[in-house]
Amino acid sequence: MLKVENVSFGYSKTKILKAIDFSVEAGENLAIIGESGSGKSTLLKLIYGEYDLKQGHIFWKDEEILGPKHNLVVGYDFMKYVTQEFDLMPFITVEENIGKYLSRFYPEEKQKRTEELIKVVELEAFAKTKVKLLSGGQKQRVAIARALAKQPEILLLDEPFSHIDNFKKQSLRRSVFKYLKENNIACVVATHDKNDVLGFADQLLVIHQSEIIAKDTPQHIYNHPKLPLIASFFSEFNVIEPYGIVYANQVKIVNQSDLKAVVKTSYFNGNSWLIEAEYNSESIFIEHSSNVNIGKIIFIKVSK
Ligand SMILES: Nc1ncnc2c1ncn2[C@@H]1O[C@H](COP(=O)(O)OP(=O)(O)OP(=O)(O)O)[C@@H](O)[C@H]1O
Repeated sequence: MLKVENVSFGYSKTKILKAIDFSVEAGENLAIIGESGSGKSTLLKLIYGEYDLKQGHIFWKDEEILGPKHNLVVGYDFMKYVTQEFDLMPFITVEENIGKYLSRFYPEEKQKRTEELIKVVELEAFAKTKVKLLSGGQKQRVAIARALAKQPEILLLDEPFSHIDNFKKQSLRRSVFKYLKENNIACVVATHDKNDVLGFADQLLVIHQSEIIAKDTPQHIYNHPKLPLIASFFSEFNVIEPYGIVYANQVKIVNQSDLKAVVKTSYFNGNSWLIEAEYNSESIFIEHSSNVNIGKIIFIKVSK
C-alpha cells in the first residue's frame, strides 16, 4: 500500500502542497485533478522520491520513500514514473527502448514480454521504428510500455494520454488500465481529462490551493461537487438558486414552468446541443436533444 502521510512541500518558502494525506492499495487506481500549477506533478515527484521531504512521510508497504539526500540514484525498482517529457532513447527502435531494461540472458522471454507490451500500447506497426521518427503521442505510448516492462508494483502517470489523438485515446486507455488491474499494479494518475477518471479511477483526489479539498470515488465527487471548480472538471454547469450546482444535463426545457429563459446561442455537441440562455440576467447552459432558435423564450426545469 502507498501511504502519503501529512506531506507539505514547497520549492521555496511558499508551500505548494499542505498536509497531503491519502493511501492507495495494491492494484488500485487513484486519479489526481486540480488546476494547472496546483501541484499534481510535484506530488508525483515526491512519491517517486525526487525531493527530500521536510514534513511528512511517504511509504510503499513498509519502505519509506526517501529523497536524493538518502539515495544516490533517484527512484525504486518497484515504482515507475512516466513524466510529461517521456525521456526515451531517440536513436534506437521502439522495441529496443522497451526491452532495454529486460534481461538479455533470456532472449525469448524478453522478446515475448516486449511484444506483449507493444500490444498493450497498440504500437505493433511501429515496433521496428526508431523513436526519433515517432510523433509525440506515439512516444508517449512507448514511455508507458517501457515503464511497465519490469512489472512495477506501482506506476505514476503524469497526464498519460495527453498527446494521443482522439481516435486512439479511448481504446488505449482501456487497454492500459485493464493491464494494470489484471497485474495488480497500483497507479496514481495526474490528469486534466475527465475520461481518465470516470470509469477507471477507484478514488479521486482534488487539489486546490495546496490542499486536498475532496477525496472520494469519482461517482460521489461527480454527483456531489462541493465547488464550481470541481463541477467544471466534469461538464458544463450552472449555479441556480435554490438548487446549487447543476450540470447542464440536469436542466430540461419543458412546456411550462416558473423558470423562464431566453436562448442566446446553441452549440452542436455531437449527440446533443448545448443551449446557452439568459436566466435572471445571467447565462445558463442546458443540454438539449435539438437546436433551439436564438431569441426563443423557453421554460426550464431542474432535475437533480
Ligand atoms: N522545479 C521547480 N522549481 C520551482 N518551482 C516549481 C518547480 N516545478 C514546479 N514548480 C512550481 O510549483 C507549482 C506546481 O507545479 P506542478 O508542475 O506540480 O503543477 P501541476 O498541477 O502538475 O500543473 P500542470 O497541470 O500544468 O502540469 C507551480 O507554481 C510551478 O511553477
